[in-house]
Amino acid sequence: MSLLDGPLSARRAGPEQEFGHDALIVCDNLVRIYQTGSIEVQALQGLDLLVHEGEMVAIIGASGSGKSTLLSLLAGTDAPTAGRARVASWDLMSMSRRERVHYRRHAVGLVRQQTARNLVPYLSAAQMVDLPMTLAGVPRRERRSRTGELLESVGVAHCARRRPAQMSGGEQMRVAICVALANRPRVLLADEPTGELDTETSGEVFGALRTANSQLGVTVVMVTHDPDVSGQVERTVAIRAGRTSSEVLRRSTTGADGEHRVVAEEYAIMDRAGRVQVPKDYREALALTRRVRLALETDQVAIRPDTGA
Ligand SMILES: Nc1ncnc2c1ncn2[C@@H]1O[C@H](COP(=O)(O)OP(=O)(O)OP(=O)(O)O)[C@@H](O)[C@H]1O
Repeated sequence: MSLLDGPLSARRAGPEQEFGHDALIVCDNLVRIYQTGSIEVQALQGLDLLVHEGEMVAIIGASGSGKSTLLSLLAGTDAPTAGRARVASWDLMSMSRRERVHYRRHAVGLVRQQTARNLVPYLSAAQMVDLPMTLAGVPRRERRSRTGELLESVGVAHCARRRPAQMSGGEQMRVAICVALANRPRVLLADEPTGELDTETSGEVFGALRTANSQLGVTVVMVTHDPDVSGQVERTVAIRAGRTSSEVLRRSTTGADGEHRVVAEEYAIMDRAGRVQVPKDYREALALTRRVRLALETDQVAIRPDTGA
């Protein structure tokens, strides 16, 4: 009898579909190697990630784990060394220079950590939001109404005529979000958007990202070190050494007492070759070392220590 005979046979997958065929963002075995002289740094080492349309995802990970590299690849400001990366119908591996310009102008919006890099010091907020639309050839009347709507939607309409030096850090970041959203991208990428801000201001910026996601329907992927921020999104993906290592999914439930609660569940990530990283504390608790026993049970796969028996 095969291992999959009996009740499990009904769960066999149907015809194989392309990995992430229904996702908006697909990173499949993504590799990015930086070469500086004779030194090679593998910033991404076969990273898999799927993000579906409408999601808001936080990417977390230690310094140097590859978070910014991933965001630059998705933003089209850098190209992968190997693997597959797709955003909507854009194949990030094979885009021509011209397609890349179009992709960066229309398909994705990018907000960088250093607020100053997002803004032009001598332009007002309204002029900055207008600029990407002017470059894209949007008619003047439409530009004006879109600019007003965007600034209003994230609570910075009062900054329309102010230049960056006349705005607070949180206002500058919210204007930067409007600039990134001007050409109606399907994806908004934000690298440490609250990194330089205090808790209250960071809440306002996070609120602006939420608005983009829930009211404008933009899929948001943000890198953050801020546990207050990552703790509020429905999905947090952890990257370790250039690979996705675990995910936390949060959902709201209503208890028997009628109270709303957020339930957070942590998942390990299995890559396409079937590799799963067993957390260190689990390995230590059962003295799991190099060789372990795997057992397929009706509804789970068990990993047991090698007792030598
Ligand atoms: N342009 C580059 N040239 C060479 N090495 C680079 C370059 N950019 C990043 N790296 C290296 O790639 C690895 C991943 O860097 P990355 O900036 O993506 O990490 P990160 O997780 O965003 O870190 P941090 O949280 O500190 O911003 C690091 O070892 C880094 O030193």
